[in-house]
Amino acid sequence: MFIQAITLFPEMFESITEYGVTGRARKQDIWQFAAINPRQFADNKLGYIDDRPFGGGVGMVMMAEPLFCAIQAAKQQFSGSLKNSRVIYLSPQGQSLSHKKVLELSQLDNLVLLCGRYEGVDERVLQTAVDEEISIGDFVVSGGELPAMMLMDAVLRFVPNVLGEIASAEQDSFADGLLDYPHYTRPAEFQGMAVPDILKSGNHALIAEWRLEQSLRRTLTRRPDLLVSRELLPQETRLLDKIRQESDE
Ligand SMILES: Nc1nonc1C(=O)NCc1ccc(Cl)cc1
Repeated sequence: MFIQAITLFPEMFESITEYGVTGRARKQDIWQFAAINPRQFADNKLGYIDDRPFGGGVGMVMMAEPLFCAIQAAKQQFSGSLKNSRVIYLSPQGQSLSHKKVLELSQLDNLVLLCGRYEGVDERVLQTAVDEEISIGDFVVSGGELPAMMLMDAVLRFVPNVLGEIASAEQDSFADGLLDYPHYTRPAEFQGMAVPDILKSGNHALIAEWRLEQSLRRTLTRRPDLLVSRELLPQETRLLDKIRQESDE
């Protein structure tokens, strides 16, 4: 997968291209990255890429031309099939990012992420050169770069070989629509708190059931909304009934 970010702060992306599993996978050429700075497409000597908003108001708006040219430049770099590509703008006005959308994006050959700054970007760029707008949550941060990196990280976990065979994104909590179970490691006792005995039993079937029960228990108490639209397996229904009976007692 080839990911390009259109951004005024290319160096910010080093946190995902140089570190962790995503950094290692990029260095192994499992995925590729390029940053494009719209400032290089400013047609004035001073490199202006923002201007005052029509209609007045506080702050500045990113101008259409430099962004449009940057997106065109990104498209010229596409590898693989041009059809299998998407230009995404990160903003609170976008469709909320979901596990389903992450999976869909992980199938693409090319991804262009437009990262805004200031008060916004000229609407005509969004209308002509952006395929979809995505939000990572109902809050506002200072620019699109951190949201872009969060989207990249979530998507890259589903690109084959990024995680290697040990871990797998399919086992992530949201992969099966439930919250994660609690994790423990040595020492067996910490500040007087022991590790649940079942986890030291070596009985993998019982451990798997305990973990599923913990995931269901957490999901029921912290995010019951996730259970509304989720199809339950017979074992899950049985465990949920057991959990609900306990809380009724
Ligand atoms: N929430 C979010 N989900 O995706 N992006 C966000 C977000 O807050 N972006 C900040 C932002 C976006 C565009 C511009 Cl021009 C300026 C600042």
